[in-house]
Amino acid sequence: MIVIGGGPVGENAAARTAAGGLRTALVEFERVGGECSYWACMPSKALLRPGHALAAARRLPGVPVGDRLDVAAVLKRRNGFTSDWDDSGQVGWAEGAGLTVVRGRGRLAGERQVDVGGRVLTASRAVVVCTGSVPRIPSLPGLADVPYWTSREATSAQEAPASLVVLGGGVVGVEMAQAWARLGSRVTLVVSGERPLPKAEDFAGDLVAEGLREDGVRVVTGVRATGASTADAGISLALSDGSSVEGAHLLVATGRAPATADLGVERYGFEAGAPLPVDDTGRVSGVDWLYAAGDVTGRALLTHQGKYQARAVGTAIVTGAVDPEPWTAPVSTADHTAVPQVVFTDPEVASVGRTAAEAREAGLDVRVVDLDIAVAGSSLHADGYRGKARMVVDERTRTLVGVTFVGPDVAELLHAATIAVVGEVTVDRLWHAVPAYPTISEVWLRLLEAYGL
Ligand SMILES: Cc1cc2nc3c(=O)[nH]c(=O)nc-3n(C[C@H](O)[C@H](O)[C@H](O)COP(=O)(O)OP(=O)(O)OC[C@H]3O[C@@H](n4cnc5c(N)ncnc54)[C@H](O)[C@@H]3O)c2cc1C
Ligand SMILES: NC(=O)c1ccc[n+]([C@@H]2O[C@H](COP(=O)([O-])OP(=O)(O)OC[C@H]3O[C@@H](n4cnc5c(N)ncnc54)[C@H](O)[C@@H]3O)[C@@H](O)[C@H]2O)c1
Repeated sequence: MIVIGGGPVGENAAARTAAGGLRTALVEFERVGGECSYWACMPSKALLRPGHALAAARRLPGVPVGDRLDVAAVLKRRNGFTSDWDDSGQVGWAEGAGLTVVRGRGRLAGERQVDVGGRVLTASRAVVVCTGSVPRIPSLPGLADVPYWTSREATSAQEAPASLVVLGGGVVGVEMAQAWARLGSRVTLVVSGERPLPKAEDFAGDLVAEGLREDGVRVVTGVRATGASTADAGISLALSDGSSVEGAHLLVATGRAPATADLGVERYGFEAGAPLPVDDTGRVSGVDWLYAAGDVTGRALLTHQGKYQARAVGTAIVTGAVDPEPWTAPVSTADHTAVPQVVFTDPEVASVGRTAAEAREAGLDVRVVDLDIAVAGSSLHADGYRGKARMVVDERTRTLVGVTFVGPDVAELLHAATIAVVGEVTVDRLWHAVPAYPTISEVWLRLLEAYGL
C-alpha cells in the first residue's frame, strides 16, 4: 500500500491499511500532519478560542475580565498547537502505527507505482491519493505583483497586523476576520454576495456578519474585487463599485483547489488541478488500483469528513469490498446528505445535512421550522444570548434532513443533529429524546413543539 499525502486523511487511510495487515508507505513532501495541523484547523481554532472566551466572560456579570487579549500569549499557545511547525511528533506517531514514512513528492508512475524523487515504489494492492488542496487564487489584475496572504500566513503570523483586508466571505474569510479583529487588527471583509457564508442558511451569514461588525470588522458586501496594487498602507484592493479598501496585508480567501497539479493524473485521463472523481469506496473512476480521499476528491473539504472517507477507503482496500451497500463500513455514504460543519466564529454556525434550499432542489417535501434559541439554558449561558435554529423536515418520511444552529457555543449541539439525520430518526421518535434541563439542547423540544408535536 502506498498513500500519497500525509495530511490527516492520508494518515488515517494509511493507519487503517496498516492495522489491516498491509505493509504501508506514507509519502509526504512537506510536513506529516498536513495543512490541517499546521496552517488550517488547529492554528485557526487556537487563534479564535481566546477571543471567544473573553467575549463569553464579558456576557456574564461578576466574572472579572481585562479589556483585551494578551496577543503574545495567544500566539505562543497557537505555536504550541502547531508544535512550532515541527512534524517530528507526527512522524513518531506514524512510525508507531507501523507506517514507513517516505519524504518527497509522489507522482503516479504506472500501475500501482509511485515515483518519489526518482525512486519508484510499487504497491502490492493499491495507491491512495490524499494530497489535499491548495488556495484558489483569482485572476485579479495586479494580484500577482503584490505580496498577499493565503490561509497559511493568516494562521501562522507571529504578530497581529495593524490592518487586514480579507477577500472572500467563506469559512476561512469569516474565521480569520474575527480572529485577527479580536487580536487587535483593523479588519475589512470583502464579500461578493449579500452576506458571508453563501453556502449556509441565510440567517447564519446574517448573524455572523452582525457578530463581525460588533467586533469592529468592516463588512463590505455586494462588491467584487477588480484589482490589487501596493499602497502607502500596504495593499489596496479596487472594488467593483469604484471604491477601494486598504490594509497592511491582504488575505485572499477565495476557496481551495484540489492538489492534483503535479501528480501525473493526466496519464489516467484526469485534468491536472481538477478533483479526482471517486465512487463511495474512494475508488478513482476507471482505475481499479487507485483510490483517493479528502480534499483532493472535492467531496467535502473538511478534516472529519476526509478522515471518514479514509476509513472507508482503508476498509475497502483491506476487505476487497466490491459495490458495498450504502451505510456500510467501506463506503462514505454520509458525504451526500449528512455532512456536519462548524464555523468557529462568535456566533458559531453548526449545521448538518441539507439547507432548506438544497432540500427543495433535491425534490423533498420540505417543511422548515425556525426558532430563536431562547430557552432557560441559553439565558443562563450568557446574558443577552442571541441565537437561531432551523430544522428542515422531509414531510414524506417525517425525518430531519437538515439542521442549523447559530449562536455562541452551539458547536456541541451538532452531533445530536448529525445522529438524527444519519439515523433518519422520525420527528415522532425524536420527541422521546428528552433534552436535559436547563441546557441549550432544550431548543430541540421547542423545535418539535413548533413543528406541531
Ligand atoms: C484556514 C483553514 C481552516 C480550516 N479549519 C477547519 C476546521 O476547523 N475543521 C475542518 O474540518 N476543516 C477545516 N479546514 C479544512 C481542512 O484543513 C481540510 O479539509 C483538511 O486539511 C483536508 O485534509 P487532507 O489530508 O485531505 O489534505 P491536507 O491537510 O491538505 O494534506 C495533504 C498533504 O499532502 C501532501 N502532499 C500534497 N501533494 C503531495 C505529493 N505529490 N507528494 C507527497 N505529499 C503531497 C501535503 O504536503 C499535505 O501534507 C480548514 C481549512 C483551512 C484552509
Ligand atoms: N471551520 C471549518 O470547518 C472550516 C474552516 C475553514 C475552512 N474550511 C473549509 O475549507 C474550505 C476552504 O475555505 P474557503 O473559505 O477558502 O472557501 P469557501 O469556498 O468556503 O469560500 C470562498 C468564498 O470566496 C468567495 N469568492 C470566490 N472568488 C471570489 C472573488 N474573486 N472575489 C470575492 N469573493 C470570492 C466565494 O463566493 C466563497 O464565498 C471550505 O470548503 C471550508 O469548508 C472549514
